[in-house]
Amino acid sequence: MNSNDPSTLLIVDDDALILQVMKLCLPEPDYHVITAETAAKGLELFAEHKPDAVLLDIQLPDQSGLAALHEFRERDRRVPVILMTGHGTAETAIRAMSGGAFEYVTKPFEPDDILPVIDSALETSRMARKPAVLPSEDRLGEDDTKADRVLGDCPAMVEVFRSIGRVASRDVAVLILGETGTGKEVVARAIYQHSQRHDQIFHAINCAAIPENLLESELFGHERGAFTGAEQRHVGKFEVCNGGTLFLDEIGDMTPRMQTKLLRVLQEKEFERVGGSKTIQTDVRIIAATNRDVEAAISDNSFRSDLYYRLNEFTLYLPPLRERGEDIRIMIEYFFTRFAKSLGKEVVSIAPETMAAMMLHSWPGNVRELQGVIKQTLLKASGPVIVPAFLPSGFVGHGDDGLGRSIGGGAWQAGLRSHVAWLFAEGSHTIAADIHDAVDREILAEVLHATQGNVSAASNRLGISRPTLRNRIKQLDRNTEGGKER
Ligand SMILES: Nc1ncnc2c1ncn2[C@@H]1O[C@H](COP(=O)(O)OP(=O)(O)OP(=O)(O)O)[C@@H](O)[C@H]1O
Repeated sequence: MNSNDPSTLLIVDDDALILQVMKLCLPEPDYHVITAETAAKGLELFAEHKPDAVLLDIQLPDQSGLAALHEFRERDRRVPVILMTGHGTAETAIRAMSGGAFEYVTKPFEPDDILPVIDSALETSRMARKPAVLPSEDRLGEDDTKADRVLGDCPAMVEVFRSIGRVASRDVAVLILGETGTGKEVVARAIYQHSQRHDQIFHAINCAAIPENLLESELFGHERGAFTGAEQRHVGKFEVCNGGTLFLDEIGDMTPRMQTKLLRVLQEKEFERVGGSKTIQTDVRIIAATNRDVEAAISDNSFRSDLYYRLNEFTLYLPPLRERGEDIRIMIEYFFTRFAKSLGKEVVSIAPETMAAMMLHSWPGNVRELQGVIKQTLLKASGPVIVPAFLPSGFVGHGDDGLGRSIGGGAWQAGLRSHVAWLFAEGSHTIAADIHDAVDREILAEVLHATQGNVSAASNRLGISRPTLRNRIKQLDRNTEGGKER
């Protein structure tokens, strides 16, 4: 959790001891806890503080917790509400789950039981409510700690932003493909936030992080006694998110059995809880993401092609950072400025050698890796200029960049690679010729300058004949005049 951005939690309970203990368990600066002893006061604080999540007792002096849940949800459905119940009221709380409660916990509970539920609710709230701001949105004044600015100017990213604009308001499933850290989650949030369902519930689930049986229960719920340990009915995400959006991350890791169940709910909009016979209707928009090569997974039969086609009503591909040309430079400058501010560091400039080393890196962890490297660099930095020595150890001059090229090869190689990446991102089909022309222009200009424009001396120093030099100069001029400045 980011200490610069505390999460506000509203706790509504008439038990002063619970309020006190929860305050102790949720310390500043990560959490900001506000408390109310009645539903009426809770609703007042809700309007005033716009909390990130609510912890609500089901038995309050002035109103039933369920009625209060309904009122909180009327005010903002995106704020997760966790219900606290006594043993006698657990059944009511379970029913409230299909009315949109995030989760319920039974009293008495240990901090270790409730803290993960609170953190998960706060994470859900962040994803639903923290704006993912696209370049086309004129919200430059927005506080960058309160929003995630999605940067990108290269053709592939411009196409991604156009696609988000086209697909967000259409109620179709979206599949987001891209290597780890390329921005799949932030793009999923942008789609949800620009969709017609933006004021409805949004939940996310990481399909790779949970074993199959638990995932099944998480998504579809289970009946009491469905399996050993199923002491209570559990309401799954497909039920809780009715009318809203579900982000299924790492969908490529789902087992074949889960894929079959998911396909059915996508096709028929209905399912049964595990161990249940009642068919439940649901209307959930799915946004799915994976860093796997899905087509390869289909070929080796580890991913169902019919599920792929169903999810693939619209596909967005996020290119790896190393293919985004000058966007890398823009992101480096942006994150240095942004993180320097939050870390209280003064950064005036990034030394060209530092920029070159960073442009040269292949960023296998993409934007997330870039952010990590910048934070580490800032922590190490002293003084306003970021020199290569501040980069994390192992970053410059060690190993290779994953493509067999040594890191720290020098500024000119970095510049060259950045130019190649840019031409690639621009969609050029004459990269080799463009680069050769650009390099020859520099060489000829430099040598002719050094020989005061004497073609004989220059050709002599270049190791080529005079006619070859003249022809090459003419050719470069033609390429420039023909609008092919390269
Ligand atoms: N184009 C972008 N501009 C600015 N920040 C970005 C961009 N893309 C991603 N980020 C930031 O990079 C970080 C990682 O992005 P995100 O979590 O969306 O990646 P991911 O593809 O979902 O990763 P994983 O596959 O590991 O789940 C986030 O902090 C996100 O806000």
